[in-house]
Amino acid sequence: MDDELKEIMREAFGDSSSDDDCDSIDETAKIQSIFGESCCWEPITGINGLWICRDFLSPDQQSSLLFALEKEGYFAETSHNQAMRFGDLPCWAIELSYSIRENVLFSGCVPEFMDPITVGNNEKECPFPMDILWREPLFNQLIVNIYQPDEGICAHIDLMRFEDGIAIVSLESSCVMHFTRVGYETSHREEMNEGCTRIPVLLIPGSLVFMWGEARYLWKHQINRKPGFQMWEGQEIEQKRRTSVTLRRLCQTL
Ligand SMILES: O=C(O)CCC(=O)C(=O)O
Ligand SMILES: [Fe+2]
Repeated sequence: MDDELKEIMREAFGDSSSDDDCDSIDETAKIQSIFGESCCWEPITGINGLWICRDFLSPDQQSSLLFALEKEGYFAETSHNQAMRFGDLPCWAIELSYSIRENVLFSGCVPEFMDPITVGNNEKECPFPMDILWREPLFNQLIVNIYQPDEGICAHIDLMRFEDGIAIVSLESSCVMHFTRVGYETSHREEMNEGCTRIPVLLIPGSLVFMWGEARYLWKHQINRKPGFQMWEGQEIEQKRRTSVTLRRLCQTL
């Protein structure tokens, strides 16, 4: 790794072995400090500000994260489908959010670390705008959503009480999330086209989606897991339990 980048990482995160405020950090959290080794970010064509890192977490890392969620008791009852935390996030979520930043920095698409000729002035080529990437804390709110087969989430834009820049980590079942441009929704499925107003995105386990700008404010996202709706490349995707971790930052009140 480039020395300059190493130094910046050290300043930002401290020495990786001793930088944690979590005194009671356990084995699970230690394993999770290796989160986020993959750096391949792809923009979703047609939606400005929507990016995906398909292999953000390896299978082992996904298991470690699921283990941490299990230890929180989130899977104790099948009727329990959502858990929310604000402010001081648990160690595993702090590790996860640091590794998102780390991952973007190592991705080679951060303008500060790129050849100026390649960068131009186009920040849209970067998965995160710099002001979001370097804000502190990067995230201070999390939701864990646990969906049983057939359960999904209605079309919505995340509440305005959250700042721009929302990350979603997917675990367990793959699913298709649909993005619909605000103002172009229709209640009739037949009228929906897969053109520029309704775009499907495949979320595989271990993937990380990041939405900001237009993707966050001008597009609704939804997951319909009723039979017949989870289609990808002509095949219906089998739906089992799906868990997601959404990381956001609350707007600061005046
Ligand atoms: O489960 C997901 O992938 C999305 C969750 C979501 O959109 C939300 O909690 O606002
Ligand atoms: Fe959402």
